[in-house]
Formats: sequence, structure tokens, C-alpha cells
Amino acid sequence: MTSKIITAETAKGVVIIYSTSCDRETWFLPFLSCPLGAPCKDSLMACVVSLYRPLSLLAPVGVRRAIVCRMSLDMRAREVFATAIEAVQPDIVMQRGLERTGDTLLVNGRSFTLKNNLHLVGFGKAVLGMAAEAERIVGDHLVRGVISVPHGIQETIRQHGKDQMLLKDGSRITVMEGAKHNLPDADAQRAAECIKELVSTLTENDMLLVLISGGGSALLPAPVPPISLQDKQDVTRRLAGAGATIQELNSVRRALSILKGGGLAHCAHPAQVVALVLSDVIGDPLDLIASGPTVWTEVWPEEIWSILERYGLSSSLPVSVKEVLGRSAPRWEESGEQSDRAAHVLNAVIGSNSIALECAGRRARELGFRPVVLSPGVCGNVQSVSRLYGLLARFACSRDEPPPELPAEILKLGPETGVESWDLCRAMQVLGEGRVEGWGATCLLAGGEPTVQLTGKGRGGRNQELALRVGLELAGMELPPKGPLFLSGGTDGQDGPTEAAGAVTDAGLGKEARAQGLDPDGFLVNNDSFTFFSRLSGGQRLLLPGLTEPHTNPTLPCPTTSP
Ligand SMILES: Nc1ncnc2c1ncn2[C@@H]1O[C@H](COP(=O)(O)OP(=O)(O)OP(=O)(O)O)[C@@H](O)[C@H]1O
Ligand SMILES: O=C(O)[C@H](O)CO
Repeated sequence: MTSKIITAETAKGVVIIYSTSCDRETWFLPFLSCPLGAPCKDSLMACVVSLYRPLSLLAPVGVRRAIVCRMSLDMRAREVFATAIEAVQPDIVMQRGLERTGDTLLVNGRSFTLKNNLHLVGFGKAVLGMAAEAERIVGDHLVRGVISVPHGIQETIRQHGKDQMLLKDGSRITVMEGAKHNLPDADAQRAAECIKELVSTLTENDMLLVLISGGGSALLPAPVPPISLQDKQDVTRRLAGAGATIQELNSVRRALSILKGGGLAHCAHPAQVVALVLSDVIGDPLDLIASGPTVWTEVWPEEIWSILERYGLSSSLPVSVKEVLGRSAPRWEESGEQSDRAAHVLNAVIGSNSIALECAGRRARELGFRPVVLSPGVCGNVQSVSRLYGLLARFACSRDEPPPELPAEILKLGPETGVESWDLCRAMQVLGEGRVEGWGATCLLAGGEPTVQLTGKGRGGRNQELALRVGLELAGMELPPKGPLFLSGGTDGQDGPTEAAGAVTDAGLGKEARAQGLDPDGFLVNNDSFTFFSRLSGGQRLLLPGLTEPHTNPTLPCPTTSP
């Protein structure tokens, strides 16, 4: 059974924990080997972690430090990651996004009067929880709603006891499940039809709330006739498998869909549309998140053809796709002036991974680390990204001044991993200061989305593959025995089509695997990182969604800055 969707989906948060040196790590975790033995240690530490926050308010500094010192790096890394996830929970982002006073609703500084005229549609992995919260906030004005959410989500949420993410009995919102394995299917297509039907009946007196989160593209398939669902699926699956970026993939999806690229807003005209978006794309581009159904976007056939050519698909496209791309007429009849249409639509990003990283940084500080955010947008192929993290680890852990070629090598990776030189220099400066000044440990945080080019047939996800590769990078370096530790996880709790959110790794990974008869390189070649981590040490290094939830009270301080 898959346990996806614990949380909202933002661009993938990658959390990395580095200890700065062997000596300091020994100082920092003086009580690591617990006299109670390993199995007890974990449950004991879980209790300690859950008590840490209340205790930290009352206890003297010495006691606080002792508590933190008892937590392993692994536990603290998981805790930091859990906090990042918590920051983008569907209910929390909705509370941030929808401010209500009486019958006035404030979104992104714009106010709307509620007069029992509210309709709601939504699509995405996090939308069920968002809809439940929306109903709590504005349910008394809600006429009707339809949401398209992942297959099995309600049952999974029930099993996880997260009832606040379910709609209440008698809700006016219809929940439709589909898109098994995150692929558009007939169920999702039916949901898309119902959504289209609902929004097409609206008048200028109505208001439409559109809830959008990652995974929305697969949950709103509405292929332009005569393209069949099968044909559309074929194109997107081959593009994704060939390593197309989400920008490229969703540009193509927009060109083949009735509802994407502004089509949904077009159908809802002249109603007032308010779209609340939980971003899962680096830089929060509204036209690309879930393929931008509420953002009018021009389709340029030349651009689509060049993407298809880049990935060698242009000559093997289904006939229906060729026909649609060959059309010169606009996708829909113009209705009203551009400015008039724009005035009827408000798109607001209410959650992003910058917020997740900010919250993670605060938690890291509470847990005794000095947090450094490298960048919210690390991208590029997974090989380059893992190399970058490996080199940064080496830089952080050098006993003496690192060799001059090391910073140069790190900076060289900037352009292909989407990290500005300035950010790399800043991160290296902080890591260098840590080494010189001798404070405890550094937690380097980054968000982003590495690309995995699938060549094998195994099971995995970008975070697990990244963790496996970084583990192998670290194994080839001269590093202190107790550090660094690396964690990579998806903030939606599901890494690719697997049950895990990601994995935790360190320099001992390769040795541990070989001692258990596992060949990491063989698993990598087959893109089989999930199987690898599941078999390794009973799956202990996996980040499983149930374990990624915070142990502590969820009312963690969150930034007030708007996304
Ligand atoms: N076996 C695999 N090994 C590594 N990565 C994989 C594997 N299978 C799929 N992926 C990654 O997962 C992505 C598809 O995952 P999913 O269908 O959940 O969409 P997503 O939400 O965009 O992905 P993710 O959860 O990784 O962000 C692919 O683009 C690919 O990068
Ligand atoms: O649904 C999608 O298109 C992706 O998750 C990006 O938003």
C-alpha cells in the first residue's frame, strides 16, 4: 500500500546536515552510545525529542544542550525535515492564504465580499486538506465544489489519523479520486469533466475558489479533441522518461489541453476567479504549476516542436497530437479584453519551499546547528547535483584550509545546478567560519529538484537517487568518521512513485551495503534506489512519511513573510 500525500507538495526540499569536523562532532554528541542499548535508544530519544520543545522553554541552557547532545545527527536531520514538511501542510497554508473578517475575504491584499456565491474546484496532491480547511473558513458561503485528488488519498489519510484533512460529513464538495501512480487516467478525466461543467455554469455574480497544488496536471486531464487520453499520456510519459524538465513537460501539456494554460479560467469567465496555489516548481512560476489552468498563456507551436525534437519525439508522435499542434487558430474564442480577463482572475501563491526552508532553518538552530540556506532552487541532472553536495561536504569537513582547487570546482558546478556563484560563496564562507571558529555543527539547507534521466526499470525517486549518489560521493572522500550526514526528501511525503519520501545517507553507505551483499552501483544503473534503501539495514535509512511528521507540537513558529 502506498502512503503518499501526507502533506502538501512544494518544490522538493532537500535538507543536508553536515557536521563540521570529527573532533567537534565528538564534543557535540558526547552521549551517543546509550547505555540502554540501541532499540531502547531510539524510542527513548523519540520521547526526548517530543519533550524537547516544552523543556527548552523551561530548562537552563545546560540541560537544553544535554538534550540536544543526546540526539543523533540522523534524528536531528529527520526532525529538521519534518519541520519543513509541517510548514507546508495544507491547512496551515490555507490559514495563511485566506483571511476572513465577517463576510469579507482578504486574499493577497485584495478583498472580496462573500454572498453565498462561492464555488470551489481543486486538483492536486494536497488539495483534499486545502479544501477541508477552505470549508472550515468559508463553508457557510459555499454553494458547491468538486475536487480531483489522488487515488486512495482519503483512505490513506484516515489510516494516518489525519481527519482534519478530510471533508466533513455532508460537505458540499464532491471528492473524485484518480490518477493512479500520478498518471492521468479515466477517473481523473471524469473529474476534469465535472470541474469543467461546474465552472462553465458560473455567472458574473459568482466567485470561484480554485485550489491548486503539485500533481495537478495529472489530476486535470482534458485533452484537446481528437487527442485521446492514451495519446496524451504517451507523449508526457516519454518526455518525462527522457529527462524533460517540468517547464518543458508542462509547456507541452498546456498545448494539448483544454483546461491548462488558462483554459479553466476561460471556462469560468465572467465569474471572479481566486486561485490559491501551493507551489511545487522552483521559482513559483504560476503558468507552470499544475500547467497553469488559471493563467492565460499563449501556446507557440514552434516552442513545443523544439521541445519534442530535443527529446527525439517529434517523428514518433501520435497523429492526433500532430494535428492539434499543426493548428493555427487560437485555442479558444476571445472573450473580452485582456485587461478585463485579468481583472477577473487572482492567482496567489500561498505555499512554497522557501517558507519550508525558513522553518527548517529555525528548527535546525533549536537543535544546535548553525543553519545556512544554500538556495531554494538547486536543479540540474542528479549526477551534477550529487557532485556539488559531495564537494560542499568535503569543503565543510576539511580539517585544515581546503585546497584552492576545491572552491573553484564547487563554483564551476554553479551554472549546471542552478546555484548562483554568490550563493555558493556565501555558503562556503559560513562553512569555512564554522571550521575556523569551532562552533558545533552546520546544517546546510537547500531546496530544489534534481532531474533523473530514467534508463533502468527499477523503483525510485529523485530524492532517494540523490541520497544514494551523495552517499557514494562521500565514500570516496577523506572525511571524519562521524560526519557528514545527508538527507534528501520530498516535501509532499512521496518521492516519485514509491512509498518513501526520501532517504538519509552518509559516507558509510557503500561499506554498509557491500557488507550486506548489495551493490549500490548496480541499483543506480537500474534507477532502483527505493529497492536498494528498502533492502539496506531493514530500510532504516528510508524516510517514510509516517516518520517524517514532526514529533513535536505542530505550532512551530513560522515566518510571517508572504511567499
Ligand atoms: N525509478 C526511479 N528512480 C529515480 N527517479 C524516478 C524513478 N521513477 C520516477 N522518478 C522520478 O519521479 C518523477 C515522477 O514522480 P511523480 O510521478 O511522483 O511526479 P513528481 O511529483 O513531479 O515527482 P517527485 O515526487 O519526485 O517530485 C520523474 O520525473 C522522475 O524524476
Ligand atoms: O502537476 C504538475 O504539473 C507538477 O506537479 C508541477 O506543478
